[in-house]
Amino acid sequence: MGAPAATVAAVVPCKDEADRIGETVAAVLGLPEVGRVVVVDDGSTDDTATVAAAAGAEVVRHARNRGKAAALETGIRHVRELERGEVARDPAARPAALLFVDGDLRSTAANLGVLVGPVLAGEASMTVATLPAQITAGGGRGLVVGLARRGIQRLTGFRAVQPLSGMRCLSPAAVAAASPLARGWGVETAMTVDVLRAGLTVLEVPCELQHRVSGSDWRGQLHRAEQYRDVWLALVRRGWRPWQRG
Ligand SMILES: O=c1ccn([C@@H]2O[C@H](COP(=O)(O)OP(=O)(O)O[C@H]3O[C@H](CO)[C@@H](O)[C@H](O)[C@H]3O)[C@@H](O)[C@H]2O)c(=O)[nH]1
Ligand SMILES: O=C(O)[C@H](O)COP(=O)(O)O
Repeated sequence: MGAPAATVAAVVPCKDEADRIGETVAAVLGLPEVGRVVVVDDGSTDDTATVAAAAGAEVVRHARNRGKAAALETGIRHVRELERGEVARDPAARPAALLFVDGDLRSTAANLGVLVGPVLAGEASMTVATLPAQITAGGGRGLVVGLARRGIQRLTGFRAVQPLSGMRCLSPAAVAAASPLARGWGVETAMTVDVLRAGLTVLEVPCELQHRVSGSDWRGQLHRAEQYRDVWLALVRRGWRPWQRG
């Protein structure tokens, strides 16, 4: 059997990832199922865009920083516009599954193929990578992760192991169910709730990925506070009342 047709478009939101994005793009482009890699440079102040383009990505830029969720929205829109042109030329062309990839995975992004198989086979509408223990020290105390887990379970019954994981493969139906995306860092939590509520299947898949771990200095704690706020807002907007018991 030959290599599977390239039916997946990868969207990589990036802010100041010049040191990592080249390797990440090369690794994703090496996946046989991936036909296109769109890097959304979210107002970087370094050479992220130049490095990503040199590695073979199509690059879309935000003139100013708008956050990861807005970068994902821009990437999805870009892919869909390109697809409209392709369908006009070849009516048999169909919308691709999307693979969301953080820019900081470097060569470990080559392991993302395990997310794609179940979606292309129709076994899941959305797969989510679960990461092993990270080599780099750091990480928080589980407050944001715990909030997201509780909220998702309360709203849908689904027990997410790593609810914040951004590495995800979505079928076109899952993309439609998740759209419009929630703002800021609530995007993954909201996506899981919205896809499940549409009656679609979500599957967490272990994946050998290493990423840049947020530290425990003030910068890391500020980042976690923003994550907590955004996850909380996403859940409350979907009907969860964390202050009510039962
Ligand atoms: O304003 C921003 C900030 C970050 N990013 C990119 O978003 C991705 C994830 O950001 P990162 O700083 O690595 O966030 P983490 O805290 O490590 O993220 C964890 O938690 C987030 C949800 O809170 C998820 O989006 C991530 O996938 C998950 O790894 C990276 O490619 C960034 O370059 C943007 O595009 N715009
Ligand atoms: O470092 C992390 O894992 C995320 O920033 C989430 O923080 P948490 O550990 O407080 O849930």
